Amino acid sequence: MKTSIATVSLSGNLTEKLAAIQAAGFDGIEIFEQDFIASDFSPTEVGRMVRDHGLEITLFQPFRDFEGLPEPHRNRAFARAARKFELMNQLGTDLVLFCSSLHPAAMGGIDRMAADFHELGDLAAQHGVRVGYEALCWGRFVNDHRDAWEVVRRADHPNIGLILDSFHTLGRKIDPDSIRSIPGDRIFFVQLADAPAIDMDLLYWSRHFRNMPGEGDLEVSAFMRAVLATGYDGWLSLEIFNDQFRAGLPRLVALDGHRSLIALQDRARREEPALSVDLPDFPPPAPVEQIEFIEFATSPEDATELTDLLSATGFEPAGNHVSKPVTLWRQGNVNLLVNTDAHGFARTSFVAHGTTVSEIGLNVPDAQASFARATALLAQPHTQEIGAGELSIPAIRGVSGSVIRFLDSASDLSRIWQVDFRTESKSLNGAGIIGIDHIAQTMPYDEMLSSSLFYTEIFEASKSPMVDVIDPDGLVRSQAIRSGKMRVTLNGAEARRTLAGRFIEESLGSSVQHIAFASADIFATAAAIQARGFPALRIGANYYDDLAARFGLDPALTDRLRRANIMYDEDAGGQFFQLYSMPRKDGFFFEVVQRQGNYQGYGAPNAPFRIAAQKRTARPAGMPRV
Ligand SMILES: O=C(O)c1ccc(O)c(O)c1
Ligand SMILES: [Mg+2]
Repeated sequence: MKTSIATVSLSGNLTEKLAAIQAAGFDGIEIFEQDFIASDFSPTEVGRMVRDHGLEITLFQPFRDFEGLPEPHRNRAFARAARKFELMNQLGTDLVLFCSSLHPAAMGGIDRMAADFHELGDLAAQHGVRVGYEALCWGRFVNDHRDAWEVVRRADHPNIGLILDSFHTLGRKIDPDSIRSIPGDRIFFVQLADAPAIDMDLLYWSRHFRNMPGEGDLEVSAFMRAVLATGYDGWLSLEIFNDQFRAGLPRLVALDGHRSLIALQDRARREEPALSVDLPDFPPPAPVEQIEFIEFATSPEDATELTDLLSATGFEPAGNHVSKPVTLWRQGNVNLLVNTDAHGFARTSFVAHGTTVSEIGLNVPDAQASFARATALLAQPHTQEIGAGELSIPAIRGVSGSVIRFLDSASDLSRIWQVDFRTESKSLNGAGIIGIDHIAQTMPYDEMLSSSLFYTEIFEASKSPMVDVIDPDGLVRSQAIRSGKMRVTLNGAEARRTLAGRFIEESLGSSVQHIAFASADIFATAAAIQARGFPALRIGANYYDDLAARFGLDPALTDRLRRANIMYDEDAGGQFFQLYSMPRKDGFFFEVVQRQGNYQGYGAPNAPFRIAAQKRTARPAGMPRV
């Protein structure tokens, strides 16, 4: 179906917005009146600019406080409407949104409002335009799409129809299935928005916290399915009032928006196959079966610091790439690659960020299918030259410019370690690390929604509620995403002096700040890596006193934890153990964890104490903070 986005959803001036909307692949835009008035272009010029960008003006909005007024307000409202219809003719759009009234003098009454709209329909017809009526969920008399529909039904005029907006329906907890009985051809336009579940005043929530479908907690796909079930086949348009988006990069926000609309239609057709959706077919979301490898980009000079840490964590060199200066380090099921190539993507990543995670290889059920889905959802394909006989591994640009590669066990890609690498067959001792528990990506706070949308739409994934992590120098928000066996935490820093904020500055942008490895016996792993010189983070005595008090731990266990600098947490399902390395200069570090029972979290209650301890290591004792 054709997609559109309201100009209010993006930052910048009209010219910048149009460029971003076109680049993201939309077909049309809603012109918000304020954006038009604020611009210095005439209506005809705006119309031409929009069409020069290959876009249509899908809607002009909003017209406020029209229906149910006594005189003289009523006459004024009709005169105002006539002026706006003329403006629409100049802009070159035939649809306007009238939102339900908040006028203090309005009188309500369904038949009175319907009569006003009937008369307005004649005026609209004279101007060759149509009017769509939308229930604002805080409207005075009409705040429910069922009432707005009743007004439209009784207005009984071909130029008067209904406009639905998922926020107003779902925000008020109105059953979206009530839409199914509305005739699709009486729905003139559909606006889509999601929002996080926060209990607050509806108007304030709507004007500041809306986000893209899939980014929030509303059941936008149930709304979408109900709309499709009416036979509606018109525009799908994003109308997102969001403080962050208004300040964000318009191209990124627009791209996320288009991705969310494609994903929403795809979700709707998968949830209800009887619905017809005008969207090319592409594969369904799949779970990640395993993180097959993590690749670091570094330089020959800087590689030693990294490989010393790998070696201290129990990893051993186990092979080399057949044509590139890439070493494979192995332990248990974990494959880490150290790439010192002076050319190509690894070099670019190193130059941009310093030693950094540049690629992540994911095992999925069908690599080509995951690649096809990702690109259908507007992920950018990544290509790099390969040597003769090497595997061509499908890859996309992931969040913050890193690369995600797709592997599977059903195709030749399963032979990556035999084809692209010369591996040594010696047996590795290791230190008891068996897998990757999670990857933590650090980013500015306003990139978090974008990242979580990326993972949750491309993969079959679920997200945990956002948690606050208290750094001594500010708040960091953390959102965990899980797809099959892959766990990723997205950490969004607002304050620059937080450990996460400093990492973003040091590594010039978002990237992986830590990797948590899984051990089946963390005490044994701790002893083994201590012997290899693992730079364990020292955790203070106060922490262990509190821990013993909080969980009523056996003193012998508390003592073992304290001696090994292991942190501990519990939830309803089980126990969690965490051992941290000291942070590298730029703030990068390793973690070793053990999950027992069905523990689902990531040790968030420990984060403030871990961060404080990490910050202490970065400053010699007694030195004042600069
Ligand atoms: O917040 C508002 O006033 C407003 C205006 C127009 C809309 O379409 C809408 O959903 C909300
Ligand atoms: Mg709306």
